[in-house]
Amino acid sequence: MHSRPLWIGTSWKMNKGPAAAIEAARALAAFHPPGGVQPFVIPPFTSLRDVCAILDGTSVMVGAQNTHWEDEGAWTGEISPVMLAECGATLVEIGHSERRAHFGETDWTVNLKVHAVLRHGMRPLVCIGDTAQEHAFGVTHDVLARQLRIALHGVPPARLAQVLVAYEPVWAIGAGGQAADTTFVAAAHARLRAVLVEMAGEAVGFEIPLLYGGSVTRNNACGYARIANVDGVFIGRAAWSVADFRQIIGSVAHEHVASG
Ligand SMILES: O=C(CO)[C@H](O)COP(=O)(O)O
Repeated sequence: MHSRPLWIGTSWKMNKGPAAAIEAARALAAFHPPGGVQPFVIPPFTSLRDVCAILDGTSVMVGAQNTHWEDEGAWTGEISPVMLAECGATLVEIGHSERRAHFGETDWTVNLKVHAVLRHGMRPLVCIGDTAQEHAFGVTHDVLARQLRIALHGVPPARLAQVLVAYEPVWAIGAGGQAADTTFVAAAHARLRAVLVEMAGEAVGFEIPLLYGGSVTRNNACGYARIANVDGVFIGRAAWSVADFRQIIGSVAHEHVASG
C-alpha cells in the first residue's frame, strides 16, 4: 500500500444552500472511506460551520472556498481566516481560477492569503493553472512555476509541509472544459514537483500533496490518480452528488491500494 494518502476532494462552489449542504454532510458522515484516502469537501461559507460540526471526528476534512488575508477590519463582504478557523475549517482553498478571472484574485493576494491561512493553523490548498491562451503558446510550465513561486514566497520550509497545491488548467475546468490528457498532466506535475523541491528541499518538496483538477470524472479519475507526482484529484461537477463522490473515492482507492 502507498504510504502517503491520496487526496480526493470536491468544492461545491456556489451550490447547495444550508439545508442541502447539511443533508450532504450527513450522508458523508455515514461513509467510511477506504484506507489510504484523505477525502475533503469544501462547502459554501453559509454552511461551513454546520458541515464542520457534522463531519467532526470523521475522516473527511472540511475546507473553505476563499479567505481574506486580514484577521478583521473594514472589509465589507469578506470572511477572515480567524472566522474560518472558528467554524472548524482545516483547509482553505486559495486562488481558484474562477476567483482569479472574476474577482480580481492575483498572485500577490494569493501569497497574502497563504500566509494568513498558515498563521491560523489551517492548510492552504493553492490552486494554479494556465489559461487556454497560455497553453496554446506553450508556456504552461513557466506560468505554473511563476504562480507557485509567488504563492509560496516567504513561507519557511517547515511550514511549506502544510501546503497543498492543485494544478487545474483553466481550459479544463467546468462545462466547456476539455479534459487534459495524462501525458500532459504528468509533465506539468513533474515540473511542479521540481519547483517545490527547489523551494522546500527534497524532504519537504516531495511531501507536499500535488492534486490535479479540471473535468475529473468517474471515468478518468483513476487515470489521473495513477500518474507519478499526482497525489490526488480535486473534483467539481462530477462529485457534487455524494453518491458520485463516494463512488469515485471507492474506485480510485481500490486501484491505489491494488497498485501500491
Ligand atoms: O475547483 C475545481 C474542483 O472543485 C475545478 O474547478 C474543477 O471543476 P470541474 O471541471 O467541474 O471538475
